[in-house]
Amino acid sequence: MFGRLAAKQVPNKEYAVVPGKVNPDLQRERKKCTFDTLELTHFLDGGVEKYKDRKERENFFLSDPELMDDVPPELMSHEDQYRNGLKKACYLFKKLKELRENGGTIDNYRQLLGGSLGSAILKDGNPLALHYVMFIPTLMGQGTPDQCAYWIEKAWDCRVIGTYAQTELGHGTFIRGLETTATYNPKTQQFFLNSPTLTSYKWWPGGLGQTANYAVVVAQLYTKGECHGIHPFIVQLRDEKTHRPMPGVIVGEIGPKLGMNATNNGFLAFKQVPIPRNQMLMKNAQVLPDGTYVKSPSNKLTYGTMMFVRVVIVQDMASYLAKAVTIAVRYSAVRRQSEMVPGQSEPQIMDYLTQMYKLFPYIATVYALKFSAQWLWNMYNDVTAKIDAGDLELLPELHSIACCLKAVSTADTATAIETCRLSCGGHGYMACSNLPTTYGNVTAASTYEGENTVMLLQTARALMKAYAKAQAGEQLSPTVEYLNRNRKFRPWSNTVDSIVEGFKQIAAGKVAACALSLQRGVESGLSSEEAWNRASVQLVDAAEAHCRAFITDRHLDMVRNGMNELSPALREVMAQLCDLYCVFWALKRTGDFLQFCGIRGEDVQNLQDYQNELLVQIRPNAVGLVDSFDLRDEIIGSALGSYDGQVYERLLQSAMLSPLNAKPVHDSYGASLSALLRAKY
Ligand SMILES: CC(C)(COP(=O)(O)OP(=O)(O)OC[C@H]1O[C@@H](n2cnc3c(N)ncnc32)[C@H](O)[C@@H]1OP(=O)(O)O)[C@@H](O)C(=O)NCCC(=O)NCCSC(=O)CCCC(=O)O
Ligand SMILES: Cc1cc2nc3c(=O)[nH]c(=O)nc-3n(C[C@H](O)[C@H](O)[C@H](O)COP(=O)(O)OP(=O)(O)OC[C@H]3O[C@@H](n4cnc5c(N)ncnc54)[C@H](O)[C@@H]3O)c2cc1C
Repeated sequence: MFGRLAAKQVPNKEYAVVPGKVNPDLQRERKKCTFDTLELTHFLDGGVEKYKDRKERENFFLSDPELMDDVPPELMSHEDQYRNGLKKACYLFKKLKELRENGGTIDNYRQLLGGSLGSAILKDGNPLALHYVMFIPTLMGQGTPDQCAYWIEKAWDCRVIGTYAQTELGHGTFIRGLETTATYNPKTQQFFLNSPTLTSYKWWPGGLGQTANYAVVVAQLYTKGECHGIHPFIVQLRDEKTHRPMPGVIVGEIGPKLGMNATNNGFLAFKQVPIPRNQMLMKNAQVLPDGTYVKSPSNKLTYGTMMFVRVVIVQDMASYLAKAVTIAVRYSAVRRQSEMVPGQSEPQIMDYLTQMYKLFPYIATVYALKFSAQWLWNMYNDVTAKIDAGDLELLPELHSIACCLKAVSTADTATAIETCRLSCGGHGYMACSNLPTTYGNVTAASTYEGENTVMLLQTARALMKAYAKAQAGEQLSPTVEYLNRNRKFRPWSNTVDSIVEGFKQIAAGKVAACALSLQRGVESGLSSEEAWNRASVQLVDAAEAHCRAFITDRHLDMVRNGMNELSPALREVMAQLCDLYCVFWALKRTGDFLQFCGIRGEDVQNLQDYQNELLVQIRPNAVGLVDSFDLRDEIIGSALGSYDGQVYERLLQSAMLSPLNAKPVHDSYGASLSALLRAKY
């Protein structure tokens, strides 16, 4: 991946990367592993068949030189990043079409867009991502059968390229406050799209800048002089032949960002742009030819695509984290620094307990997130099937758990990747470590698809309702069953079961405390909204605690009940990781455990000892564990994390790619430095 150019330029030949040569420390680590890494890889893939499929798919894409970069994107201008990203994205989707003709599914597309395969090919974003992540899913989820028949085929074949244009300059979170209007005229049977203010400019949609020629635009629907709230419309933005913006369409790109610089995020405004009536997506609500409005069974169904993407994000976070932690663990096995015992040779940095503490809980987090994501994906599929059959009962439950898992998974992963970067010392700061780009991709997810605090407040809202139900002795849905007021909490014992139980007690305690704060607020004369705002720091905290209880419960349940077919050696390691995840978070929340679970100072000390013990137990398997993620070097994309551990050789090689090294004396010497050196002051 570091290009042909480089090999020529490494100053000393003996420091060049040697194919097939593996760092001896990594070799030793691999020998120490106590379990079969291939068995774990198969488990992660969901069986041998799926493993083979993945390998084949990776080979299909990653062995194609057209899809690999000669020059890393970070050395390109903003414009070239887009040019390069689009070229590869177009080529990639041609290949995807081939795959689809051989029976591929939407899953193939998703796998190409998340943290692994897709990020190997399009490291800093994909200008066609929104087409697949949101445009097509919105057509599928919100279109009538006729609309689906007409649009989906075109979209699959990339005869139209779309995006999802919802957020505006003035509003991203509060979508009821969007200002773009779609006004129906029964005489012409058209909607007219208009942007009445600067703050109504659409802002952010991926691929909107110069790529998409269509968009799902979310706008306030007006018919017969009345506003019916936000609805989705298919709007043509650019001419299908010339790609010039359509009359009345103002469109462009928003400029460089912290990351995702090839995604071509754009702005968009309309000056009374007409679209035919049948381009309002009408699966849920409709406007009849005479302008009569027919209501949706629930106005929240318009939010369906966001729900879908939130569910997918949790899976993507596990993939990004697997990549970051692989880089940091392999590097920590190769890197030697300081003297642990004076006079003795420098240890691998992974032998420092503090380093183990930085990394191993995040190996465990990959599993914790993966198991929760799997559960959420299954629930999403069950609930959407029920909704299609007219049963909306489980929608609030799905919304509530998707919101908090989206928030907690993105926030935890961003922290984890930054910790991985720091754990690599100075070299982690290099772009060629791939940790900065990976962080840039992941931290964006804390904001997009529902800002994290806002998402946690949505969960808190559901928790408050569940608490009221619990108090009234009503039946509770499974994820909040622990709020049941007749439930007997088990007393503390120094076990992982007790920790998982403890998280439920903490969540229940925090939920009850929030309810009390809200009640007190109202009793003191505040309106319910003011009381809500006054309690919102606590409410966010309660939602996070609820989510942690869910994640630990899922993780333990998988280790206890979902791994029966695994060998005892592997099961033991999986149990250690689950215990570590639970203990790590218990210690981060010691105050909560003291407050809500009746533990004592000596119990905290026991937890601390147990955490240390687990870190030491996991140490010999650390490299084996990250090897089991089975991420190809093209996916890792890092000088620090490749399978062979030729870290220093790759750092030097990648430095040689800098255009500043092309000539012995850079042009800027003549342009400015020489004058400074000769000046007499
Ligand atoms: C924050 C809310 C949820 C607030 O909505 P609201 O209509 O003002 O609601 P409210 O009066 O507070 O009442 C909430 C009520 O609406 C329900 N609800 C909210 N969302 C959903 C849902 N998805 N499914 C099912 N139910 C939903 C809630 O449960 C509440 O129900 P309740 O009143 O308690 O019975 C909403 O506005 C929202 O979702 N904002 C976030 C916007 C967002 O996610 N934008 C994404 C843009 S696309 C993007 O970022 C793409 C990036 C992708 C990439 O680059 O890869
Ligand atoms: C990389 C990237 C890609 C994106 N892609 C798309 C896309 O393709 N299509 C699209 O339509 N949009 C897209 N977005 C927009 C994204 O969905 C919004 O940025 C997001 O929903 C947050 O909205 P906002 O920016 O208005 O933040 P704001 O809502 O203004 O948030 C700012 C602060 O206000 C706080 N806040 C807001 N409301 C509340 C509240 N009710 N209670 C408490 N605190 C509150 C937040 O917690 C936050 O701290 C993208 C954004 C990014 C960063």
